[in-house]
Amino acid sequence: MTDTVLATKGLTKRYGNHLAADRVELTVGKGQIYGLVGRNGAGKTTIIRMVSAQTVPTAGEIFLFGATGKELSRMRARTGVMVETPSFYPYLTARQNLEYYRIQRGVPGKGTVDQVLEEVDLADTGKKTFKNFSLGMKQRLGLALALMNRPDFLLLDEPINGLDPEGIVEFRNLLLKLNRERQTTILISSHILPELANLATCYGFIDNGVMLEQISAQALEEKCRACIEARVDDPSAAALVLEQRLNIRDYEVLPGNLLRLYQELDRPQAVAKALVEGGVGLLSIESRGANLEDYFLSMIGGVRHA
Ligand SMILES: Nc1ncnc2c1ncn2[C@@H]1O[C@H](COP(=O)(O)OP(=O)(O)OP(=O)(O)O)[C@@H](O)[C@H]1O
Repeated sequence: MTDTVLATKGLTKRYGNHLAADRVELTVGKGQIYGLVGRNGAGKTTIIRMVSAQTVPTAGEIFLFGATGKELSRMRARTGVMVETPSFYPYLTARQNLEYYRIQRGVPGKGTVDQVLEEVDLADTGKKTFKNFSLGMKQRLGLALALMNRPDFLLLDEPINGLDPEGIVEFRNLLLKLNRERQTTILISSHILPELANLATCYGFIDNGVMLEQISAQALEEKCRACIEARVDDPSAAALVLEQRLNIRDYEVLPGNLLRLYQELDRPQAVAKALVEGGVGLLSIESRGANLEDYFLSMIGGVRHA
């Protein structure tokens, strides 16, 4: 038994001269909702396709539920995958479309379709045909298809891309429910980091095929907390001044003489005044809002245009 659902070692995919995935190491633990984040073209789909055997890696290893090599295909039966919206028949209903795939894939049990439709809140769509579905409904039908074999591990490639805010919330709640009630481990990719907020328990940031960082949601939240950042000549003296004059206790000292304060967020002037009056050399001070997207952009070196 293993608590690691997916691990990749040196996973690489080369298209001609281009490395779509470059020695990617990622680890998804049991019960996690893993947010794979990267801009368009970063390599997210390529990774998901390699894990789900839709494309062959150039190099590297994939471990699913602890198994690798020849054992992998057996473990892939425990996964459900959604890469782009699957092709459904426009003139068939949700039920008819899923029944078609159920028979095609040899999934036993007629009740399966009703069960997954229920799970994705599409049980009441009756005679409505796929062509009249909203994008949110289409994505949920895609999710239903991925759920048909009762997977322990779901891999979803940009499933909330293009959904309206309401659709995003609906989809997010579905995933949270699956994770909570069925203990389904989920890997979900997105190019918009805040889309995964309140959902992912862990993040992997990818750019140009390279895994830049894996970080827990909690650690990321800590890093992205709203704060006042003050650059000073003497951080220890500055901290003492702030403790004594403003009773500030929640702060941290970072390299580069940087002080980060998590109190008095709406009073940066009072902080500046206290520092100056306390004899601290204040080089700069600014308020920083909580912003996940800024964190990601700072990691990949700002916005670049393809
Ligand atoms: N079949 C292919 N042949 C050649 N190049 C490819 C192929 N598939 C992907 N690529 C290239 O590999 C890189 C990574 O693509 P990939 O689709 O994995 O990125 P992504 O992060 O999923 O982005 P998107 O959200 O736009 O799909 C891109 O530069 C893409 O052009």
